[in-house]
Amino acid sequence: SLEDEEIRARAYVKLLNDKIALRNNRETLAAWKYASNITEENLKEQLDVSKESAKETKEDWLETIKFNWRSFGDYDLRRQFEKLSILGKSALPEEKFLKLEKIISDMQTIYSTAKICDHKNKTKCDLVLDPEITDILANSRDPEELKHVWVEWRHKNAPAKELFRDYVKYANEAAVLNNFTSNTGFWLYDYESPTFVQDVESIWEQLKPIYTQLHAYIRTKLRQRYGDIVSEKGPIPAHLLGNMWAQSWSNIADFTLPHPSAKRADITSELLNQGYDALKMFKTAEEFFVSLNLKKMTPEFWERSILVKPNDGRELVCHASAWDFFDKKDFRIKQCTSVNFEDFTTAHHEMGHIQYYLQYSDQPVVYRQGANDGFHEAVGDVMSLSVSSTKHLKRIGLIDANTPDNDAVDLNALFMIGLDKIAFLPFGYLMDKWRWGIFDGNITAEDYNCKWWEYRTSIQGVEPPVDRSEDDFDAAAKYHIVADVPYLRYFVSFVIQFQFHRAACELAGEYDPEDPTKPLHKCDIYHSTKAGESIAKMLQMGSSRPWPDAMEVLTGQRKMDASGLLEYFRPLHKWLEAENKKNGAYIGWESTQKKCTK
Ligand SMILES: C=C(C[SeH])C(=O)N1CCC[C@H]1C(=O)O
Ligand SMILES: [Zn+2]
Repeated sequence: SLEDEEIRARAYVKLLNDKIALRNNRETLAAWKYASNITEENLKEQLDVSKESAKETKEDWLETIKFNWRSFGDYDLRRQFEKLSILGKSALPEEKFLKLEKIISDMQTIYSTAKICDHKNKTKCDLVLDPEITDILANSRDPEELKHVWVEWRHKNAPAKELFRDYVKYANEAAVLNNFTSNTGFWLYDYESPTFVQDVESIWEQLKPIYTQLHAYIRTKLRQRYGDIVSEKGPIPAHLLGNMWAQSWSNIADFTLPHPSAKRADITSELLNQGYDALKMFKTAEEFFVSLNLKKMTPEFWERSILVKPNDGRELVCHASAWDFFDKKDFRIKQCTSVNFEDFTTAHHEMGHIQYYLQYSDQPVVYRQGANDGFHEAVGDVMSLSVSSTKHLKRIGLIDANTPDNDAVDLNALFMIGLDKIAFLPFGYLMDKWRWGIFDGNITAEDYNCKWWEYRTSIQGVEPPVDRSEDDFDAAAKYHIVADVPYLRYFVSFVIQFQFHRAACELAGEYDPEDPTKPLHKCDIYHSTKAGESIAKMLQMGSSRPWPDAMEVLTGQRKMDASGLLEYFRPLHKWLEAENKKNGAYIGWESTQKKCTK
């Protein structure tokens, strides 16, 4: 009978989850070994383990789909079976599966080992992205040097184009074998909403006004600094924004602050002066989580994480990442940490992933995921929003407690966060809009690069420093494109993290919508175990319920919306509108003069 089958199914899924935990552990150990030491041998070992794992996963899947799980009465059992009936890449026949895995590893290796020559010292050709090239983009104010580094980095990553074409082909084939129309459907599946793309688009429409105001103001300041290489009404040249992908503009805060005379101490120099090293940055981050009565890191975390770039000459993937080894003890971060505020923030971001792993570690493996992928990216950033507040930086001594707290200082601080959070939004949106277009067949390989620049220009308002062509493949200059990592999760995170922050701040008594002395952007939830308790409850759910249920636990809301972000930046939005009006700044941008030839 169906009852008997459900009883059998419950025992089956318990065993299967434990089996999957062991398989995931083996796979993750092999993946870690390769990502932290790129050698032919480690690649071969990783591919062998993935092949074996895919074979077993497919065998288990054939058993799983025999159950009549759609008619089970028990919601939780049905949900587990539904998730377990999605096979993923393992649906591919073995040799195609291996080809796809190798293509993704090879693209990532090109990116992680790419080296360029220095602009000034042409014989110095060992510059890698992390830290040398990143530091030049952040600190150089020489447009010729910035252009050189921007162009050379893309030149070295263009060879990924041929691999990417095959990646698209195999990823789509795998998606179709999972009954999706293309990889787009597979990537959007866990958001559990047929209107998710429209919801994202309408949120972007609500956020466009504040972005165009910031964009107009920054273009004015860049024209003052660099002159006519920055047009008055056109897109902003992408190499001048302090970041290789123009996705975060906080590195050009020093000459764009609203109130330069009220400039605060540079946090990076404070970190260095106070003898911070990578370990101290991560210990400080841990202390923030523990202050909320959230979990501390495990002994294995401190023993096995890689928190500084190894100097033994090995090649490794330096892009920051957090790893769950599915044994409830072994959790790791791999980050080539520099002692600066950006990496201090990233340390919190990555530790947010570990916190989520810890909080849902008692869930069956099938639920050890974020409520949706945006939740996983938001946890650490919620902490960073408090840590970045002037109040908190004074509490931990990174800002001198005696420095005056006035409106100018306060607006500068809000502006700094805006250069990170507001600037990011169109980039977070267009990264997958471009890839969806490719997976769905609307963008063909002949148009990859010019379509990329069409979106970068029309949505983000940036343009390349030099003309481009279809011989270039500029999307591959970004880690997530070559590593098969979806990106919508970050757009979602940058929206919902403000909903989470607002709720946590209310619980902490740090924000009151009726009390103008407690604006959202001044909130610091440090030591609020009340906020921590609600955050923990949301995180413990993993993906055991649809994400609106999880969001409701912390915020009382069931919808993703822009109100938290707009509330947080309201004072900055007002100031930008007034400043742009005063400057007679052109709001928005006309089409680019730069060409992209087929
Ligand atoms: C820090 C990580 C690892 Se999940 C990251 O990739 N992030 C965090 C912010 C956006 C995105 C990026 O760097 O592009
Ligand atoms: Zn992340």
